[in-house]
Amino acid sequence: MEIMRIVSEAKELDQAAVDHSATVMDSNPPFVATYKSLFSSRASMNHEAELLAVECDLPLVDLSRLNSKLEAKQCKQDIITAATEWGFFQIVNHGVSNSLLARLRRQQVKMFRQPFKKKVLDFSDDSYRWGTPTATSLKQLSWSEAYHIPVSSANKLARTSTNRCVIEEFSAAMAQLANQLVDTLAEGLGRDGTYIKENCTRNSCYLRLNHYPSCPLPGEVFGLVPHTDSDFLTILCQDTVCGLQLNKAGRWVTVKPNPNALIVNIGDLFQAWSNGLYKSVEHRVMSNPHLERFSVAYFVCPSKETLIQSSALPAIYRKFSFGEYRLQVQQDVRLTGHKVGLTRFLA
Ligand SMILES: O=C(O)CCC(=O)C(=O)O
Ligand SMILES: [Fe+2]
Repeated sequence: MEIMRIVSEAKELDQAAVDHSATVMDSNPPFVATYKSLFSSRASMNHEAELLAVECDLPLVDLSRLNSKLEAKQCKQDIITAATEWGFFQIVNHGVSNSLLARLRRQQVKMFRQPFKKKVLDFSDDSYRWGTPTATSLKQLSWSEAYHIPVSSANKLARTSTNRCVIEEFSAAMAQLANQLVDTLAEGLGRDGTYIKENCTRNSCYLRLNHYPSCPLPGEVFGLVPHTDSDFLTILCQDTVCGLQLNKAGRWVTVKPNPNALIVNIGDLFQAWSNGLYKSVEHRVMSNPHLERFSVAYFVCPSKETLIQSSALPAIYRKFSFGEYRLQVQQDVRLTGHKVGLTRFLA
């Protein structure tokens, strides 16, 4: 009897393993089949120097110090210095609970485990994205998929009310955190954060859930190609799998995952608004041959009409609207394969 039970349990386990790999297989996008021509004409990115990176600890800011009369001033200064020197920093004691982050991650995993065809059909409005449709070489291909969606409609990602609550709760926590950072960073410029906060609303801020499936050709394809973010500020919650790298003075630096930290990076709009003081730094995600990776990014974006103007003189960049900036970026990517970014808007 006992033997029968063990045999039957083993069979069940085997089946579960088969089911799991089948789920993973038919949920991942068909990268190889779709980009076959790029793989067969492999003028790949296998340039050793381009892939080299050093490991480095990002500046780490303990946000609980903002609540201490004695330490708040120095804490704000640390944020301003990190934005000026690095454009990237980590925050701990940020007030977003581990339990909320874990619930969000569970839901994210479930959403990506759906069959690929269902993801494409259910999100035909362009909020589900994968690969790089404009890629003309392997170097331009991102081996990843993402749900990219305005915070105000992020709820439609969730099927159940519990899941909707997780997304709501997460977005609210991110908005609060973002406002706090915006205030501090604006203060560092002698400006007021109200303009940014009033123009970056639930309808214009974005949530991006990223999934990087394991990749059989890690030396040849990025998880996410090098880019800067076209927003004011990004708050990123990554997992424990390495992959994120940023460009510091021409060298690629690997960001060591810290499970207690969120990562903050300055986007192009803050660089322009701060007249180049805060740095929107190029970053990328390396693909991994064995492990999949997940991350969630919250983008502090304004409405299309919002004007971006530096208050410092002489201004490095001319005044432009966010809509104009987005259009230019899209056009450059379509025509040249990559984003040109702020240099298009020099005064
Ligand atoms: O997944 C990551 O670590 C980075 C994601 C990212 O850079 C983005 O979504 O813009
Ligand atoms: Fe990014």
